Amino acid sequence: MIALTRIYSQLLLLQRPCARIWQTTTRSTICRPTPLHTPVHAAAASNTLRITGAPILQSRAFGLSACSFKYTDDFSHGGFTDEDEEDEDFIEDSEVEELFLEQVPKGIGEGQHRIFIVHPDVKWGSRKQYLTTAELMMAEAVGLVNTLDNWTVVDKIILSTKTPEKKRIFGKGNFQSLTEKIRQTAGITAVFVNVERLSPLSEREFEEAWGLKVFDRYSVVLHIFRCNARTKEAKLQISLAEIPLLRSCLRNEIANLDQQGGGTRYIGGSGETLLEVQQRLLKEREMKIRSALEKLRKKRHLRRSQRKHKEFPIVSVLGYTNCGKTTLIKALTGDSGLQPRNQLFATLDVTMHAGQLPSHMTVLYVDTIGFLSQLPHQLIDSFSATLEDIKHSDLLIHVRDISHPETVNQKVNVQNILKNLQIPDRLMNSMIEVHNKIDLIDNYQCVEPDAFPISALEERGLAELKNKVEKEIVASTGKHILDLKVDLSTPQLSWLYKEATVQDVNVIADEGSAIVRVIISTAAYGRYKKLFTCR
Ligand SMILES: Nc1nc2c(ncn2[C@@H]2O[C@H](COP(=O)(O)OP(=O)(O)OP(=O)(O)O)[C@@H](O)[C@H]2O)c(=O)[nH]1
Ligand SMILES: [Mg+2]
Repeated sequence: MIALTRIYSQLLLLQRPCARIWQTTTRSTICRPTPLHTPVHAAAASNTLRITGAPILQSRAFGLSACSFKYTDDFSHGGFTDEDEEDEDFIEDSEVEELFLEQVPKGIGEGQHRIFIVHPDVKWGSRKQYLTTAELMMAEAVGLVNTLDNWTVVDKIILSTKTPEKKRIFGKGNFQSLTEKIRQTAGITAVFVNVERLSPLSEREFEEAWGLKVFDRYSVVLHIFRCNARTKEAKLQISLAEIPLLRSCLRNEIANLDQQGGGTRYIGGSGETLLEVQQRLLKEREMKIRSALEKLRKKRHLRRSQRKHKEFPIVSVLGYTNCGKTTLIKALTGDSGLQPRNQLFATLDVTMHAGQLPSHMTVLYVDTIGFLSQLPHQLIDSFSATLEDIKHSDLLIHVRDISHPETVNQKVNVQNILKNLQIPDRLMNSMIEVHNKIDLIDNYQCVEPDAFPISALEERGLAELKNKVEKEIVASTGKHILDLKVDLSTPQLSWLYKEATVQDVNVIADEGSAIVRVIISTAAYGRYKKLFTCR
């Protein structure tokens, strides 16, 4: 009987009217709780019946999995994105696919590549990288190449240079010996020059000298993004970020044609040269992408305000690429749909995943795109819109891979990017710093007193982190955790279910009352007192 009562009462907790949140049994099957309208005192078979949220979420009796939530029936890739909700302001998939696939910068996506990496090491001057070493920059370049299926590094070299942004990156002697080395290395299909952006002139010069396709950091990172993009917004942003690449390809093609006497001639009475026609088409393409992105952006704003209305606190998880953001969210939520990968930029689409805090409050963890040092600024511009949501979070978690040799520089890098994103002070001040991957360091001693040492992979240190998240969320959302005594013969309890988050109900059958633990906003508590306690 007690067991039955417990199940019955647990069902009552499931009928929280707070949102279109349903629990999932599998990634694609949604189990919607049937609304019940049963007074809780009917469940009071024992003197004090303690019900908590946690057993509900884990309850085998109902065949429910740990705690995956989502807003819609389409659960495509772990959590949900803004695009998972139904579109009123609809942009057809086919429209986006057409823009995404119509024009891809040449040479980059074509099959396998065997890469020779050249890292120009700036020895002095304003462009010297004081925060890192050439070896680590090279290691990152190798990491970028290895991230791509079918791309391998054949050989690599670090070459000194004064000013990589000048017309000529390398001095004459260096360039000659580099050219010889490249020509002598068998089986290379492309050269990756590890600078932020090569000028079209340098690119053409190198390609002519080496007889190979040449990539810079911008084109390689873009290609990784292209491979990992899933949502419409990510695809459009990549298409937009590719426009400068297409422009420089165009300039190179026209320069080639001009050598044969073609590119700048007028086309049959149109009054436009081939270059002008191509530039106009590219401009039109850019306008189309921008307007599609604008539509999606407006929709995102709408979703954000709807989400605020639903009152689930948002915790954005950010950090350098590969630091363990996705792994941490998986550990905090038990969302098996998440797939951490040992790759740079494995996560490209912003997704949300519901998790429970110790008091059973539900929060939404936002998995974000990782940061990278010297991420080309056009790319940052394209993706800053995606990161806009971070500004509207209730709390930020900065994850650091504490085992990485560049961990301090990575932290500085993340802080700089956040500064550029103009994150509000309240979020910067409450940001929680997490030192991840402590399992890779023997006896890790955390010297930063406010940081939380954890291993997301081995699920160590998570309880302390969750407590801290809860404390900050309660503070930042102005909510209170209160134990309220309610009279079960009144609508008090159903009011609390509607206006607050009910965590525990301890029924005192003899009195016909219950002690109810709630998370409640100041405003709602004011209304509650007015309605029920001042009579
Ligand atoms: N040893 C160890 N490995 C970890 C830990 N956390 C994450 N990893 C590994 O680090 C790699 C990257 O993890 P992700 O969670 O995908 O990292 P991310 O920050 O989401 O990466 P991006 O989405 O690419 O920016 C994976 O191979 C994880 O298994 C940890 O605590 N310990
Ligand atoms: Mg990730």
